[in-house]
Amino acid sequence: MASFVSRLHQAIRTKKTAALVGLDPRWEQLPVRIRRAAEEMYDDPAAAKAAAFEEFCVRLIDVVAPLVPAIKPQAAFFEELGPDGSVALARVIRYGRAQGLIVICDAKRGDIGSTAEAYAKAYLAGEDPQAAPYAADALTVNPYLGEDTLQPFVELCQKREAGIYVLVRTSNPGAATFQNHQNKEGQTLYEQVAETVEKLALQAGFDGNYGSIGAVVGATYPRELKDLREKMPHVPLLIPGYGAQGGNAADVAAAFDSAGLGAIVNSSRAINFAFRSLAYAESFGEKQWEAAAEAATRAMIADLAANTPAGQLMVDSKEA
Ligand SMILES: O=c1ccn([C@@H]2O[C@H](COP(=O)(O)O)[C@@H](O)[C@H]2O)c(=O)[nH]1
Repeated sequence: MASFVSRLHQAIRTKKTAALVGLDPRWEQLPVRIRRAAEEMYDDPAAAKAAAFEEFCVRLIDVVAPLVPAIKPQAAFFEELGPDGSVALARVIRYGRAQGLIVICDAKRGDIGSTAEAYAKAYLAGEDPQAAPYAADALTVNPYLGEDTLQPFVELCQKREAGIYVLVRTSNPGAATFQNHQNKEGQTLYEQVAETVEKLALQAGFDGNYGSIGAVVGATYPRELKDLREKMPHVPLLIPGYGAQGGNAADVAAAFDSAGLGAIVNSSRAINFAFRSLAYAESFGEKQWEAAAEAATRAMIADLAANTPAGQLMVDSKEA
């Protein structure tokens, strides 16, 4: 049996990068050919969109599977479509795992303990893809309801060798509204959540310095990111906000230890829809959307290697 974090580390070492590709299928931005083919096949708009999302994600997975250790499907885009979307999400997760990728489902679940247990059972397959209908290795979790509501997730992480990433300091512009609220001692809410997550990290599946209970910390707040890395030395970080939201490699460098571990950095739109961006649209037309996605993924990998300690993963493997 291998813990979530040891499987993640193995994948990071194999691919020699901590780049994480988010799968955020947005209907209006999908290649027109994929949309038209699905619309011709299905009369029902939700069925057509779900089929298009699945095709787009499967093809994107084929592009990135040789390059990166992990993918992060965003559940919201699938759920928006209703039952057809949920089926597509489950199938995309399974396809990603079958291609050898670590799959982190970004569904930001959380509820009172007994209900949280049901969420955990739904999403946390952990090591055995047959163990849950949405067979993810790990899930993003919302801690707003309190520490007791994280416990069912932690227990299932222990049982199934799964992982969670708890929202600590998110990447959005309004993150401070609640997360920076201070208690009487001057400690912010996000620092209190971080303290809890650090404690929980010691309870599930270790590899090296890190447990299988992780934290989401945005690339868009580099000062807070550096501080949180110090406050949560045993917590693997999932860092969104790189790319489309303006975060860069320098912003995330402090998240990594000297071996290049400790964090994975997500980019979704900038890779999914690279063919629409200024950087790639001229070289790759819409028909070559996969080549554009590959070029954007390779550029991100090179950027992280050159400008963060994650570059150490490359150096070590050359020496080995
Ligand atoms: O703090 C957070 C938590 C989650 N996200 C999600 O990550 C991706 C980011 O997409 P980009 O296109 O790379 O901006 C998206 O699914 C968000 O819902 C986040 O951005 N920030």
